[in-house]
Amino acid sequence: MHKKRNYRQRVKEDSSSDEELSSAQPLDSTASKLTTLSFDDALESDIAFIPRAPMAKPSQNKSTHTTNFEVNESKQEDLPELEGADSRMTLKPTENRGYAVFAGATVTAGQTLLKEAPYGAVIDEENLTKYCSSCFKSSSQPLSRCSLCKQLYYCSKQCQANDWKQYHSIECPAFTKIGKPVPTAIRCLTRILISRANAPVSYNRVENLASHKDVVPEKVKMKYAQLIMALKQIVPAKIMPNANDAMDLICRFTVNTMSILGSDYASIGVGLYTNVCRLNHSCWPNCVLAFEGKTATLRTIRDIAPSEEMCISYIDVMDPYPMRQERLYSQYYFKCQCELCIHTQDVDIRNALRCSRANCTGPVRYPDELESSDNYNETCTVCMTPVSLKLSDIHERYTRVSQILDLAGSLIKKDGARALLNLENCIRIGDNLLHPCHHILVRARQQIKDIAIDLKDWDKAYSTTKQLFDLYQSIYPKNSPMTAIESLVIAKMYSHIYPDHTWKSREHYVQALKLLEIGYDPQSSMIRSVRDELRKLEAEQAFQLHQQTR
Ligand SMILES: C[S@@+](CC[C@H](N)C(=O)[O-])C[C@H]1O[C@@H](n2cnc3c(N)ncnc32)[C@H](O)[C@@H]1O
Repeated sequence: MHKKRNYRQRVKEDSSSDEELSSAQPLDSTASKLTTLSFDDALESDIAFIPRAPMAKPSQNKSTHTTNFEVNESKQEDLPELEGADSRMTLKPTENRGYAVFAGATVTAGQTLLKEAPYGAVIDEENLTKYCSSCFKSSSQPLSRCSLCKQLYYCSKQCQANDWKQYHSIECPAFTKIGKPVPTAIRCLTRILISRANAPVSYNRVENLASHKDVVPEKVKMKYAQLIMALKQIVPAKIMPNANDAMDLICRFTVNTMSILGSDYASIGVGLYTNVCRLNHSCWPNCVLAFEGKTATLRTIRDIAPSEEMCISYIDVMDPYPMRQERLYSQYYFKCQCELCIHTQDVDIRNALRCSRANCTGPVRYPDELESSDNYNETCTVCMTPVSLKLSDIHERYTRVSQILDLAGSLIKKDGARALLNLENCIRIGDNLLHPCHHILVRARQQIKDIAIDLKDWDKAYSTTKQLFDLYQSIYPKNSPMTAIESLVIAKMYSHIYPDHTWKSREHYVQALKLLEIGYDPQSSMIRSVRDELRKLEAEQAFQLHQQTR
């Protein structure tokens, strides 16, 4: 009760001060075309431009060309710096990739180079009930909901009070008035604008970031203009920028915002981090981001030589070359020329046929669209065994496999068991034709694992996780958190299925910890919880030994 009364009082104070505010600036030419759109249309415009790590569906636009991104010479005098970064990191302008971060000295694998709190961050819509909107941590207890807007959830009174003070007292009245979920991008932009209002000087860190405003297609700018309309309904007029500045912000937001990842490496929210976002992309990166709540931690996953560029991956590199290029261009406006893209343009395990020889894991080039004859003859890239197939048969089987995967995707929430049957069928048909690392088969296995866990079919979940672990070793760079997480899942499942096999469980946990310690900071809750588990297993082992020797 007490909390409720306090909130109401504060909201009242907040909205009464709003009435004295000046109105926002007029919209620019693109935005003004959209003034006739309803707020609902604008709310619908929570477009998929926010970087999502895994499982993102690429759009159909096939154009990929390079936009050389030179650093504006006139801005050289105010060269940005990396705040709070390890002294071995240097930010330098490049000819065609804007600024880039380079190693100033040798950096070995498994080092923390930077920890950064976001300029603005929010939990995404699907995860609002599962993660605290203030500390971004999950809790074993149900979270409490803001009793006014009924949209944000918190793990404690302290978190709720902190969030209220920093952000929510400003956004809550608008959320309450709207009375329906406010999309992720709009909530995040609102928080960025609140941070700007609280510390206007620090906003130059955002204004310095890449925006690509000059190459953003008009169609996309129209969507951004819709977002501006929606934002104006939420952000108090006194802190709402004019339409041009809002457009600049949205362009920067699109190019620089990161997915915030939970402990299973799935996206739980989004945030703008003005230092870590300076790292350019590589599909075969030498650095990764891990998150502790909403604090981003940059880690090296392999040794980096002096002057070598430090890169993270913006996308899930499970996707084959054309999909990655399309995604990177449509969101970030560049053509990736990393070592993976250069080496796998022709034969990519993520989009290859399988070798017909038993036990050979060599990929066979997938026929391209120019193939004219129905007889497709290729050789395995590893054992050179000739492969002869009918093109029509390849296309027919491929289409079937992708259709079944789509069907299973639509069934997952409604009927897990039926989705599982379809996915297993997809694997049966696909396994004879496609390379095991083919992205369709990997996606199908990921979904089988998730459904099996939901259905508590531990044997299936365990065997599928082991398969995924093996496949990830070829798909992702060495020491990638994706592989490390899978190793931890194997350890957890093993000790669940075989509670008495303490020795073997311990071995699994040791292997997982070894991998996790590269991508995660030693102080992170992830590492601490695995160490705790190991301690418990060691105590159990000691007890068992003691029992045996008595
Ligand atoms: C998050 S920002 C990275 C930092 C940026 N280079 C800067 O100057 O602030 C993303 C932008 O950097 C550029 N970029 C990132 N990775 C790149 C790459 N591998 N090749 C070319 N440009 C890249 C693209 O212009 C992209 O839109």
